[in-house]
Amino acid sequence: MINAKDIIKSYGNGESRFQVLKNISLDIEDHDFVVILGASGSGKSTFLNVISGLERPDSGNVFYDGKDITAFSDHEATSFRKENVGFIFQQYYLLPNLNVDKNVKMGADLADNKNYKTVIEAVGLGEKLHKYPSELSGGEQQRVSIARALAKRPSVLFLDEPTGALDEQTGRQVLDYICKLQKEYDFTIILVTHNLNIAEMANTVIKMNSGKISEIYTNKTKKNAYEIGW
Ligand SMILES: Nc1ncnc2c1ncn2[C@@H]1O[C@H](COP(=O)(O)OP(=O)(O)OP(=O)(O)O)[C@@H](O)[C@H]1O
Repeated sequence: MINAKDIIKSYGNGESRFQVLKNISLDIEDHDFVVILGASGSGKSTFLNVISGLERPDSGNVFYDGKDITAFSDHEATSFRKENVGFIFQQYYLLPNLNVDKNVKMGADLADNKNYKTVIEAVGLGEKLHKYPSELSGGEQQRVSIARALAKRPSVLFLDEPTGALDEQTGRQVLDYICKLQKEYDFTIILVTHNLNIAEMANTVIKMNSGKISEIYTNKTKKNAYEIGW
Protein backbone atom coordinates (compact mmCIF):
# COMPACT_ATOMS: atom_id res chain seq x y z
CA MET A 1 0.00 0.00 0.00
CA ILE A 2 1.18 3.52 -0.79
CA ASN A 3 0.25 6.38 1.56
CA ALA A 4 1.08 9.95 0.58
CA LYS A 5 0.65 12.28 3.54
CA ASP A 6 0.49 16.10 3.51
CA ILE A 7 2.66 16.49 0.40
CA ILE A 8 3.80 20.02 -0.37
CA LYS A 9 6.12 20.77 -3.29
CA SER A 10 7.22 24.10 -4.72
CA TYR A 11 9.49 25.24 -7.54
CA GLY A 12 11.47 28.47 -7.89
CA ASN A 13 12.88 30.89 -5.35
CA GLY A 14 11.86 34.12 -3.65
CA GLU A 15 9.08 36.00 -5.38
CA SER A 16 8.90 33.45 -8.21
CA ARG A 17 8.36 30.55 -5.79
CA PHE A 18 5.31 28.58 -6.87
CA GLN A 19 3.55 25.89 -4.85
CA VAL A 20 2.70 23.03 -7.26
CA LEU A 21 1.39 20.50 -4.73
CA LYS A 22 -0.68 22.04 -1.97
CA ASN A 23 -0.90 19.56 0.86
CA ILE A 24 -1.99 16.33 -0.85
CA SER A 25 -2.81 13.13 1.01
CA LEU A 26 -3.79 9.92 -0.75
CA ASP A 27 -3.86 6.16 -0.12
CA ILE A 28 -3.38 3.68 -2.97
CA GLU A 29 -4.17 -0.01 -2.52
CA ASP A 30 -1.91 -2.73 -3.91
CA HIS A 31 -2.93 -4.02 -7.37
CA ASP A 32 -5.24 -1.05 -8.02
CA PHE A 33 -5.51 0.62 -11.44
CA VAL A 34 -5.38 4.33 -10.64
CA VAL A 35 -5.71 7.12 -13.19
CA ILE A 36 -4.70 10.64 -12.12
CA LEU A 37 -6.57 13.16 -14.26
CA GLY A 38 -6.16 16.89 -14.52
CA ALA A 39 -5.59 19.83 -16.81
CA SER A 40 -2.12 20.79 -17.98
CA GLY A 41 -0.20 22.38 -15.10
CA SER A 42 -2.44 20.93 -12.36
CA GLY A 43 0.58 19.11 -10.86
CA LYS A 44 -0.07 15.53 -12.02
CA SER A 45 3.49 14.77 -13.16
CA THR A 46 4.98 16.42 -10.10
CA PHE A 47 2.75 14.29 -7.85
CA LEU A 48 3.70 11.15 -9.77
CA ASN A 49 7.39 12.01 -9.42
CA VAL A 50 7.01 12.52 -5.67
CA ILE A 51 5.03 9.32 -4.97
CA SER A 52 7.41 7.26 -7.09
CA GLY A 53 10.49 8.57 -5.27
CA LEU A 54 11.91 10.43 -8.30
CA GLU A 55 11.58 13.79 -6.52
CA ARG A 56 11.47 14.82 -2.88
CA PRO A 57 8.59 16.87 -1.49
CA ASP A 58 9.35 20.06 0.49
CA SER A 59 7.36 18.48 3.31
CA GLY A 60 5.14 15.48 3.84
CA ASN A 61 5.90 11.78 3.56
CA VAL A 62 5.35 8.87 1.19
CA PHE A 63 5.08 5.43 2.74
CA TYR A 64 5.33 2.09 0.94
CA ASP A 65 3.94 -0.60 3.26
CA GLY A 66 4.74 1.70 6.16
CA LYS A 67 8.30 2.49 5.04
CA ASP A 68 8.94 6.22 4.59
CA ILE A 69 10.71 6.64 1.23
CA THR A 70 11.07 10.41 1.73
CA ALA A 71 13.46 9.64 4.62
CA PHE A 72 15.79 7.68 2.29
CA SER A 73 19.23 8.99 1.34
CA ASP A 74 19.74 9.58 -2.41
CA HIS A 75 21.50 6.23 -2.64
CA GLU A 76 18.69 4.42 -0.81
CA ALA A 77 16.08 6.16 -2.99
CA THR A 78 17.88 5.01 -6.15
CA SER A 79 18.00 1.40 -4.90
CA PHE A 80 14.36 1.59 -3.88
CA ARG A 81 13.33 2.74 -7.38
CA LYS A 82 15.48 0.11 -9.05
CA GLU A 83 13.94 -2.68 -7.01
CA ASN A 84 10.31 -1.67 -6.66
CA VAL A 85 8.98 0.63 -9.35
CA GLY A 86 8.83 0.85 -13.14
CA PHE A 87 8.36 3.98 -15.24
CA ILE A 88 6.77 4.59 -18.63
CA PHE A 89 6.80 8.07 -20.16
CA GLN A 90 5.46 9.63 -23.35
CA GLN A 91 9.00 9.32 -24.75
CA TYR A 92 10.32 5.79 -24.88
CA TYR A 93 13.93 6.46 -23.78
CA LEU A 94 15.23 3.32 -25.49
CA LEU A 95 18.95 3.05 -26.17
CA PRO A 96 19.25 3.40 -29.98
CA ASN A 97 22.36 1.24 -30.30
CA LEU A 98 20.82 -1.73 -28.45
CA ASN A 99 18.32 -4.14 -29.98
CA VAL A 100 14.99 -5.09 -28.35
CA ASP A 101 16.53 -7.99 -26.46
CA LYS A 102 19.36 -5.87 -25.00
CA ASN A 103 17.11 -2.92 -24.14
CA VAL A 104 14.82 -5.18 -22.12
CA LYS A 105 17.77 -7.06 -20.63
CA MET A 106 18.94 -3.75 -19.12
CA GLY A 107 15.75 -3.65 -17.04
CA ALA A 108 15.95 -7.36 -16.25
CA ASP A 109 19.54 -7.06 -14.99
CA LEU A 110 18.39 -4.64 -12.28
CA ALA A 111 16.52 -7.55 -10.68
CA ASP A 112 18.83 -10.27 -11.95
CA ASN A 113 15.89 -11.71 -13.89
CA LYS A 114 17.24 -14.27 -16.37
CA ASN A 115 13.75 -15.09 -17.58
CA TYR A 116 13.04 -11.70 -19.15
CA LYS A 117 12.29 -13.01 -22.64
CA THR A 118 8.81 -14.04 -21.48
CA VAL A 119 8.01 -10.34 -20.95
CA ILE A 120 9.10 -9.57 -24.51
CA GLU A 121 6.73 -12.34 -25.67
CA ALA A 122 4.01 -10.89 -23.44
CA VAL A 123 4.18 -7.50 -25.22
CA GLY A 124 3.99 -9.29 -28.57
CA LEU A 125 7.57 -8.63 -29.67
CA GLY A 126 8.96 -12.17 -29.54
CA GLU A 127 9.64 -12.02 -33.27
CA LYS A 128 11.49 -8.70 -33.07
CA LEU A 129 14.22 -9.49 -30.54
CA HIS A 130 17.01 -8.38 -32.86
CA LYS A 131 15.41 -5.21 -34.22
CA TYR A 132 16.80 -1.81 -33.23
CA PRO A 133 14.49 0.98 -31.99
CA SER A 134 14.78 2.85 -35.32
CA GLU A 135 13.35 -0.23 -37.06
CA LEU A 136 10.21 -0.26 -34.88
CA SER A 137 6.94 1.72 -34.95
CA GLY A 138 6.09 4.11 -32.08
CA GLY A 139 3.71 1.57 -30.53
CA GLU A 140 6.32 -1.18 -30.74
CA GLN A 141 8.91 1.10 -29.13
CA GLN A 142 6.52 1.89 -26.29
CA ARG A 143 5.90 -1.84 -25.84
CA VAL A 144 9.68 -2.36 -25.56
CA SER A 145 9.81 0.31 -22.85
CA ILE A 146 6.92 -1.46 -21.07
CA ALA A 147 8.76 -4.79 -21.29
CA ARG A 148 11.93 -3.11 -19.98
CA ALA A 149 10.03 -1.64 -17.03
CA LEU A 150 8.30 -4.96 -16.23
CA ALA A 151 11.38 -7.14 -16.72
CA LYS A 152 12.54 -6.29 -13.22
CA ARG A 153 9.10 -7.28 -11.84
CA PRO A 154 8.16 -3.99 -10.15
CA SER A 155 5.30 -3.91 -7.68
CA VAL A 156 4.16 -0.53 -9.03
CA LEU A 157 4.15 0.71 -12.63
CA PHE A 158 4.04 4.51 -13.05
CA LEU A 159 2.94 5.81 -16.45
CA ASP A 160 3.00 9.48 -17.45
CA GLU A 161 0.94 10.05 -20.63
CA PRO A 162 2.01 6.66 -22.05
CA THR A 163 -0.05 7.08 -25.22
CA GLY A 164 0.69 10.79 -25.70
CA ALA A 165 2.88 10.21 -28.75
CA LEU A 166 0.75 7.46 -30.31
CA ASP A 167 -2.11 7.45 -32.81
CA GLU A 168 -5.51 6.11 -31.78
CA GLN A 169 -5.13 2.53 -32.94
CA THR A 170 -1.64 2.12 -31.49
CA GLY A 171 -2.61 3.93 -28.29
CA ARG A 172 -5.52 1.54 -27.72
CA GLN A 173 -3.28 -1.44 -28.37
CA VAL A 174 -0.67 -0.23 -25.85
CA LEU A 175 -3.37 0.35 -23.19
CA ASP A 176 -4.77 -3.11 -23.89
CA TYR A 177 -1.33 -4.64 -23.34
CA ILE A 178 -0.93 -2.73 -20.07
CA CYS A 179 -4.26 -4.14 -18.75
CA LYS A 180 -3.47 -7.69 -19.83
CA LEU A 181 0.01 -7.48 -18.32
CA GLN A 182 -1.45 -6.28 -15.02
CA LYS A 183 -3.62 -9.41 -14.88
CA GLU A 184 -0.59 -11.57 -15.56
CA TYR A 185 2.01 -9.83 -13.36
CA ASP A 186 -0.29 -8.25 -10.74
CA PHE A 187 1.42 -4.86 -10.28
CA THR A 188 -0.26 -1.61 -9.22
CA ILE A 189 -0.88 0.87 -12.06
CA ILE A 190 -0.65 4.62 -11.45
CA LEU A 191 -1.27 6.40 -14.76
CA VAL A 192 -1.23 10.17 -15.29
CA THR A 193 -3.16 11.65 -18.21
CA HIS A 194 -5.27 14.60 -19.27
CA ASN A 195 -7.36 12.21 -21.44
CA LEU A 196 -10.77 11.76 -19.75
CA ASN A 197 -11.50 8.66 -21.83
CA ILE A 198 -8.61 6.66 -20.35
CA ALA A 199 -10.07 7.24 -16.86
CA GLU A 200 -12.95 4.92 -17.85
CA MET A 201 -10.50 2.01 -17.83
CA ALA A 202 -9.38 2.67 -14.25
CA ASN A 203 -10.70 1.28 -11.01
CA THR A 204 -9.87 4.47 -9.07
CA VAL A 205 -9.90 7.96 -10.59
CA ILE A 206 -8.14 10.86 -8.86
CA LYS A 207 -8.92 14.32 -10.23
CA MET A 208 -6.37 17.06 -9.65
CA ASN A 209 -6.97 20.77 -9.93
CA SER A 210 -4.39 23.50 -9.18
CA GLY A 211 -2.19 21.31 -7.03
CA LYS A 212 -4.97 19.71 -5.02
CA ILE A 213 -7.11 16.58 -5.28
CA SER A 214 -10.58 17.77 -6.20
CA GLU A 215 -12.33 14.39 -6.47
CA ILE A 216 -11.74 10.65 -5.98
CA TYR A 217 -14.15 8.03 -7.31
CA THR A 218 -14.31 4.35 -8.18
CA ASN A 219 -15.68 3.22 -11.53
CA LYS A 220 -18.54 0.74 -11.05
CA THR A 221 -17.85 -0.74 -14.45
CA LYS A 222 -14.54 -0.53 -16.22
CA LYS A 223 -14.18 -0.24 -19.99
CA ASN A 224 -11.50 -1.93 -22.00
CA ALA A 225 -9.12 -0.13 -24.35
CA TYR A 226 -11.37 -0.73 -27.37
CA GLU A 227 -14.57 0.51 -25.67
CA ILE A 228 -13.40 3.97 -24.57
CA GLY A 229 -13.73 7.09 -26.70
CA TRP A 230 -10.56 8.64 -28.07
N1 LIG B 1 11.30 21.29 -12.53
C1 LIG B 1 10.45 22.32 -12.48
N2 LIG B 1 10.87 23.57 -12.28
C2 LIG B 1 10.00 24.60 -12.22
N3 LIG B 1 8.66 24.49 -12.38
C3 LIG B 1 8.19 23.26 -12.62
C4 LIG B 1 9.04 22.11 -12.69
N4 LIG B 1 8.26 21.01 -12.94
C5 LIG B 1 6.98 21.47 -13.02
N5 LIG B 1 6.94 22.81 -12.83
C6 LIG B 1 5.73 23.63 -12.84
O1 LIG B 1 4.79 23.03 -11.98
C7 LIG B 1 3.45 23.09 -12.51
C8 LIG B 1 2.85 21.71 -12.58
O2 LIG B 1 3.60 20.93 -13.51
P1 LIG B 1 3.28 19.39 -13.79
O3 LIG B 1 4.18 18.95 -14.90
O4 LIG B 1 3.30 18.64 -12.53
O5 LIG B 1 1.77 19.49 -14.29
P2 LIG B 1 0.91 18.46 -15.13
O6 LIG B 1 -0.45 18.50 -14.56
O7 LIG B 1 1.60 17.16 -15.20
O8 LIG B 1 0.91 19.15 -16.55
P3 LIG B 1 1.03 18.49 -18.04
O9 LIG B 1 -0.22 17.71 -18.25
O10 LIG B 1 1.12 19.70 -18.92
O11 LIG B 1 2.29 17.67 -18.05
C9 LIG B 1 3.59 23.78 -13.87
O12 LIG B 1 3.24 25.13 -13.71
C10 LIG B 1 5.05 23.62 -14.21
O13 LIG B 1 5.50 24.70 -14.99
